Amino acid sequence: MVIQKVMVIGAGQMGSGIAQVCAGSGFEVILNDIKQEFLDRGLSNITKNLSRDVEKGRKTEDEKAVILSRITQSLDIKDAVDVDIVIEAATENMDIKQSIFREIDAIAPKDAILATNTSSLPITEIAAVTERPEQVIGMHFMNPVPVMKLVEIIRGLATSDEVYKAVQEMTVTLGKTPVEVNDFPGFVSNRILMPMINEAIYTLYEGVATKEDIDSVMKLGMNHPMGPLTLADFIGLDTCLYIMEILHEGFGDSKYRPCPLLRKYVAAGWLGKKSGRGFYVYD
Ligand SMILES: CC(=O)CC(=O)SCCNC(=O)CCNC(=O)[C@H](O)C(C)(C)COP(=O)(O)OP(=O)(O)OC[C@H]1O[C@@H](n2cnc3c(N)ncnc32)[C@H](O)[C@@H]1OP(=O)(O)O
Ligand SMILES: NC(=O)C1=CN([C@@H]2O[C@H](COP(=O)(O)OP(=O)(O)OC[C@H]3O[C@@H](n4cnc5c(N)ncnc54)[C@H](OP(=O)(O)O)[C@@H]3O)[C@@H](O)[C@H]2O)C=CC1
Repeated sequence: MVIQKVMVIGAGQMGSGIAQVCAGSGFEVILNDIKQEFLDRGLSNITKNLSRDVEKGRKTEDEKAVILSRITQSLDIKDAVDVDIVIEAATENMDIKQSIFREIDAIAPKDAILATNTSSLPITEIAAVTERPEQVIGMHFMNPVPVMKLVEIIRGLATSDEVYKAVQEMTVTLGKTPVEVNDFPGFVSNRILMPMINEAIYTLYEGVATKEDIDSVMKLGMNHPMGPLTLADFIGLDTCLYIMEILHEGFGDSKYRPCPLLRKYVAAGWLGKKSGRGFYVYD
């Protein structure tokens, strides 16, 4: 299985990062979203990151130009007609993902791999809406994609060994470290990380300490690079809430109930850094 051409669906913070690392490793990339403004924002993030690499002497202007030239913008999912792999990084919502997979299954070449960057949704359930469940797999990058080394690779019930191997090899080509994980709610990363973040939100909700002090405890006391409330803002509070709901529903255990304060912030449109306000306010 040779992978050369990739379609990334969703040009948000994850999709743009995935497009950047794929293009940076020599893959031809089609970056797809539903609105031009999201593509513009994604491309502008990629350009900003590459310019920083040039400023820091890690890349030349020519290398930056070559990487950018490997990325084509797309507003039409039919552009997946000749790709080798699709990496879906749209909003964390099962209806949205299943509708994308249904559509892409009818368009992408029969031997193409359909991967999802979902942070918590069952791969098997996404695969079930396609005619090729053996070619559907989870490829879970971490945020910020250009920096973080891990990719969790999640096998659905039907994922073939050949597809797993191809995705594992691609991950290594991207300069990342693959870790194999079974298809359980939240996989490994978010099953452990998200309850900690949710507990930090409860700690704020119950008035135990201020947001700054909660973050300081985890930064200075546990050497985390970011406090949990800052990290929640960075991930996106909508994504955190979706993940907690998946854990709650998937395990049927009340210990995963999302904090009411998290629900309230999402309902208010306070989605974190990407919307300008979450636990903190951003310029
Ligand atoms: C929700 C899920 O499903 C799974 C997830 O992804 S959970 C989230 C996982 N991610 C984390 O936990 C991130 C925790 N935070 C960190 O590791 C760090 O704070 C951080 C890497 C984001 C920033 O690091 P920092 O030292 O505080 O800031 P800064 O000095 O600006 O950046 C460090 C480096 O990262 C780079 N960087 C920071 N943000 C970046 C971004 N968004 N895109 C690309 N590069 C970035 C900077 O260029 C810098 O690189 P150099 O040192 O080589 O110049
Ligand atoms: N944030 C994080 O730290 C991490 C997130 N993930 C996962 O990555 C995925 C994306 O998250 P993230 O990048 O943070 O989210 P964002 O909200 O930044 O980006 C999602 C993008 O997908 C677009 N989109 C929605 N529906 C479609 C569609 N039908 N076709 C094409 N594009 C669509 C959205 O447009 P619009 O704004 O109009 O809805 C938006 O531009 C989620 O599954 C998330 O769980 C994985 C690892 C870490």
